Amino acid sequence: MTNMTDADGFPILPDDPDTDVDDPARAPIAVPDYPEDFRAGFVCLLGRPNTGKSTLTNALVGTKIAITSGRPETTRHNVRGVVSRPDSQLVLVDTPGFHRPRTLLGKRLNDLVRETLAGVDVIAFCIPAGDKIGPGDRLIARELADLGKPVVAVVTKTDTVSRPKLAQQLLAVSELGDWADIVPVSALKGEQIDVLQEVLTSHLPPSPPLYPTDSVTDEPQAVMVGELVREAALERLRDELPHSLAVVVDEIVDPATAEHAGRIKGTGNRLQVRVSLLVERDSQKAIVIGRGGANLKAIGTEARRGIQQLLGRKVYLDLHVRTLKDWQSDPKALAKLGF
Ligand SMILES: Nc1nc2c(ncn2[C@@H]2O[C@H](COP(=O)(O)OP(=O)(O)OP(=O)(O)O)[C@@H](O)[C@H]2O)c(=O)[nH]1
Repeated sequence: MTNMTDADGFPILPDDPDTDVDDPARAPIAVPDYPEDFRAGFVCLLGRPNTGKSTLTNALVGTKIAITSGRPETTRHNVRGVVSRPDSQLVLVDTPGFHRPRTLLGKRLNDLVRETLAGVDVIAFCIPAGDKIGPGDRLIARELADLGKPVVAVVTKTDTVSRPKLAQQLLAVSELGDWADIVPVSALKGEQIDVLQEVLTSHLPPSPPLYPTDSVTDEPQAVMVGELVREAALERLRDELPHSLAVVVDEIVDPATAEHAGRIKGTGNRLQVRVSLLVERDSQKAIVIGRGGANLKAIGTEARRGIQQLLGRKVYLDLHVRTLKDWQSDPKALAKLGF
C-alpha cells in the first residue's frame, strides 16, 4: 500500500489492473489499513416471504435498516447492510420474497432476485424452524442448485420450537439440498448470530474492504426513510391494503443548510421530511387517511419515531396520500417508484 493519503487521512490506493471497474460495487474504496488475509464479499438472504430475512439482517448488522412486519412481502428494496470486522466485511443483500408472479410487480421482484443472486458470493437460504418444508422451499432449492454458489441453509426462529422439533427440521433441511453448511439461529433472541457470521465469512473471497468500514448500509437515506413510513403504514392498515401501497420520499430539507431555511413555520431546526403514500384508487385513499385522519396520524407518529431514531435528530414529518391509478401494473409508474 502507498503512504499517500487523501484529505480525510485515508490511504490513496494505486490503480489495480485486476479491478473490475465495470462493477462499481466491486471497485476498492479508500480504507484505513487492513490485514493481507482480509475477506470481503456479498451475501444474499433468500427465502419464502415471512421467513425472517429482514429480522436476521438487522440482527447481523446490529442496527435497524431493513423493515420487518408481521405481513408477508414487505421488503421491496434490496436493502444492504455491512458487517465490518477486523478481518472481514460481509455485505448483506436482503432480497424480496421469492413468489410466483401475479402482477407485473411480482414478476419484477423475481427478476430482481435472480439478478441479485448472480452478483453474490454466498447465499443464505432461510427456512423457519416451525414451518413444514413446502413446494415454495423446494422451488427455491431447485433454483439454487443450478447456481454453482455456496448456499448456507439457515434454520430461523429456533426460539419457536422444542429441541426435538428443531432436530427434525435440521434433518429435513439437510435432505432438501446440497448445502455448504446448515446453521440454526434465532434472530429475535440473538442466538447463533455470531456463528452464522463466521460461517458466511468463511465462504467469502480474499478481498480488500468493499465499503467504508464504519458504514451500516449503502442505501440512500431517503430509501430508508421511505421504508420506515411504509412499515408503519402496513402495520397500521393490516389487512385493509395488502399490496397496493407505495411510498415516495418527495423531499428531505435540513433548515440548517437549506437555501430556503425555515420553510415550514414552527418546525424550528427539525429536519423536514415530505413523504407521499401512493394508492391505486380513491377508495383506498380514504382507508389510509382513516376516520378524522386517525390512521394517517398514527402512521405519522410511528414513522417519525423510527426516522428520528435512524437519523438521530428531531424530524417534522409531512405525509400526503395520493392516488396513482394502477401503479402496480404500469411499467412507467414502477420505474418512477424505483422498481
Ligand atoms: N419468534 C421469532 N420470530 C421471528 C424471528 N425472526 C423473525 N421473526 C418474526 O417473523 C416475522 C417475519 O419476519 P421478517 O424478518 O419480516 O421476514 P422476511 O422474510 O424479511 O419477510 P418478507 O419481507 O415478507 O420477505 C416477523 O413478525 C418477525 O418478528 C425469530 O428469530 N424468532
